[in-house]
Amino acid sequence: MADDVLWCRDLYRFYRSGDEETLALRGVSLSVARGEVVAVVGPSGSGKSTLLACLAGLDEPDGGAVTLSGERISHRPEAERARVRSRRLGVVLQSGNLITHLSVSANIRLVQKGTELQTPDQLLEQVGLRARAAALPRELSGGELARAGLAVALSNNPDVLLADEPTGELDGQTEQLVLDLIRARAYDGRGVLLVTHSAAVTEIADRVIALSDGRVAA
Ligand SMILES: Nc1ncnc2c1ncn2[C@@H]1O[C@H](COP(=O)(O)OP(=O)(O)OP(=O)(O)O)[C@@H](O)[C@H]1O
Repeated sequence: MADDVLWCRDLYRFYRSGDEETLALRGVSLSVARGEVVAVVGPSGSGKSTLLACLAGLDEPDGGAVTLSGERISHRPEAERARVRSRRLGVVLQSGNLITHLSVSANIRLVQKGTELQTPDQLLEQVGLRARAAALPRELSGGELARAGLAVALSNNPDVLLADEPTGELDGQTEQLVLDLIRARAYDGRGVLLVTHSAAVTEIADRVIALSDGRVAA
């Protein structure tokens, strides 16, 4: 559809270790429209992280296709995937998306690569972290780190925001703050896809997609 900023069709992903083969994705198709928040849920091992990595172009599906704002990201050389990512996509990973030896504002400048749309201070203001611009990631609390990760993911003004458990271990109040920020970014016209186990996260979603054993459950 014209308004879809994220689209995937028939995604397959196999993992082989020794004689063992795992079919982590078995024909997953989905789309996210501009302004929409979609939550992906499912039991441990159902394929959520694999799906997110394939959508982000961080992993290559064995079958199927992924497009971001109409631009294909799957089955292209890594340099081209990186170019599509840097223009179209913001990603918040559970492992953190900040470089540890750089300050929060230096992390933002690194993603922007000189094509600054908003200054680091403006971005940090929006997540309530302007006073912590010079801090290193290890000097931030869990809630501050989650907000800094979001500011970094948004610093290239992406069409699509992907996040793996964006509120991780946060307390209820901080979780709500981060979710309000994410919801507001969708109202700004982005498409958002969140992978989560949290009921609070699914509450802000327009649509919930359940994965089961590598498939979208009916
Ligand atoms: N690098 C890998 N090598 C082999 N198998 C893998 C690899 N990564 C994931 N798998 C397997 O693929 C399946 C899907 O894993 P995935 O991490 O995508 O699930 P998940 O839904 O994100 O789980 P969780 O909620 O526990 O994070 C699982 O059976 C997992 O063991």
